[in-house]
Amino acid sequence: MKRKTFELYTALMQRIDPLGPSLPLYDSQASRAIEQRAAARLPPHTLMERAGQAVARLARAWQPHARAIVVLAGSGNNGGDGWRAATLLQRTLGPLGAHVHVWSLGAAERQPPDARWAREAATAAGITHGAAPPPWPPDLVIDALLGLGLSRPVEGPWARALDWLQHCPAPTLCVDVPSGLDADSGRWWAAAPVRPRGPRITLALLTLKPGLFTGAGRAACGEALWFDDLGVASGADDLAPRAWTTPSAHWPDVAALRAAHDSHKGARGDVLVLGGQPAPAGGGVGMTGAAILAARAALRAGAGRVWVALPAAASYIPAFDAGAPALMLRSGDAAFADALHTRAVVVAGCGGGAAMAPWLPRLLQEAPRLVLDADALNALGPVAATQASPDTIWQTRAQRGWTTVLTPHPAEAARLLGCDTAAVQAHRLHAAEALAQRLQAVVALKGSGTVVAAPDATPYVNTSGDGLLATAGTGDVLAGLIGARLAAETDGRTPEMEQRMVAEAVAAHGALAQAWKRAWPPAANDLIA
Ligand SMILES: NC(=O)C1=CN([C@@H]2O[C@H](COP(=O)(O)OP(=O)(O)OC[C@H]3O[C@@H](n4cnc5c(N)ncnc54)[C@H](O)[C@@H]3O)[C@@H](O)[C@H]2O)[C@@H](O)CC1
Repeated sequence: MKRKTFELYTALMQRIDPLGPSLPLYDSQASRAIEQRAAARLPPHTLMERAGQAVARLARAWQPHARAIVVLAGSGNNGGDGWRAATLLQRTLGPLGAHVHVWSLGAAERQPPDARWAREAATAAGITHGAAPPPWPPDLVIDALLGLGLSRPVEGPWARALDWLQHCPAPTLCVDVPSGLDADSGRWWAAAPVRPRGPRITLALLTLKPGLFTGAGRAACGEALWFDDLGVASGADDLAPRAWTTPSAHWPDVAALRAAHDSHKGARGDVLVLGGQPAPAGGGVGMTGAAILAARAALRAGAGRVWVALPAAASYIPAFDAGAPALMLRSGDAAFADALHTRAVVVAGCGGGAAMAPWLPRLLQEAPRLVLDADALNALGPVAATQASPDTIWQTRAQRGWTTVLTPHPAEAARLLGCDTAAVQAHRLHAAEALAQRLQAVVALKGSGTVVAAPDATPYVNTSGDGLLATAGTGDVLAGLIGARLAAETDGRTPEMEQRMVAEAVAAHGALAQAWKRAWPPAANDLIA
């Protein structure tokens, strides 16, 4: 399709840019409220007509040569959108030799009024339909099986249809929410693979939902996420978003650093990385590299001075890091003796192993700006067990206006919450919020669509990054970036600012992966080379 025609077809919709501005995300309850309000002031079926048109337009823009089209339509309004799109596609593409077939599931008599209207209009227009896929191979599939209404496991014929959908090699356009995905949480409700076999895009309607961006959401949506607000964007003014997507990655701001001609290294902020057990000969497990990665990342992101404190005797501390000679290496004991932890932003944990446990109580009591990662998180449980009232330390830190950031991956979050990893992944926003509330801290729950939560605040869900980040050491890089982001702001700050700063660092971390252009995948150090 010519570029101009593509732009014409998609003019009223927006392709979501993973590095774009922060957008509000509405859960199913708010989305339904917005829908009901809009429906009340518009002529009957207007929203479904607009939804069907949007789907048909994007289908034609994306796959202009498709002539064998299957629409999987469920029994709710998501299916209604599919029926409507089928009619509109048959009307415009039929004269060009196209055939549109609806594979319909669920009882027609239980359909909501809009969906019934769309189905009846389709059958009156002669659209073929049945309870099975057509015998011919499709060159375009429209998934309108389950949308906002899914909140239980997909079983029986629905599960078989979903399995077909996930294994189908044909390009697939998902309507509103990929079938199988929970719109609120990003949980995957089906046994079918989350990662579809063929090319796939998703068109969100009316609102963007949090589940599209976290957990299984990114993989389920496919290569691109499009959004059409159906002309009722203003309907949500008084409704609180469930979350926001992360702000665009405007940090590190190289131009601002250049413009600060009268600046000096002290003004850029200090970071102290505590971690990196030495090799077995030095009494550790050989994780020095983790601390080095975090420290290099902090330096790369603009921190003025970065120290690495290793849990080893002075004789085991490397003289310097040949890859980043600006790093200052010393023993943990020396760093504490200098009270560095009271002045710098402390990034603790990265490869620290069991050596973190003895340091942790002191850090919690004395370090005003603390990022706890990996082994520091693992050490929290044993440390808390030795305290009479484990929650007091978090309250005290908050009352002093001190900063605490935790960066757990799902298994670490599960350990801290006393549940299993599956429970965290099924409710990523809730899990991050619960941890933030309990520990009075900013929590970055890692994984696809990192959630950045803070006490009594609306969480951010990160949109940047991709599967390239699934390799050893990228978590250490993230911890270092968060440290540098917090260190860059030396003036007064609010909890909201801190949450936003962590979200910016998370967004910048994802942007590193997206900027990777070479044929071979990057190791963690390549991302900050
Ligand atoms: N009413 C309208 O005009 C509009 C509707 N919209 C569409 O409507 C959708 C929401 O519609 P609904 O609320 O009807 O929800 P859905 O169409 O997502 O699903 C509801 C139906 O699916 C069934 N169902 C749920 N979970 C199931 C499972 N695991 N196995 C089998 N069946 C299951 C329910 O019993 C119900 O019959 C949105 O996702 C969107 O696509 C939007 O286009 C906005 C406009």
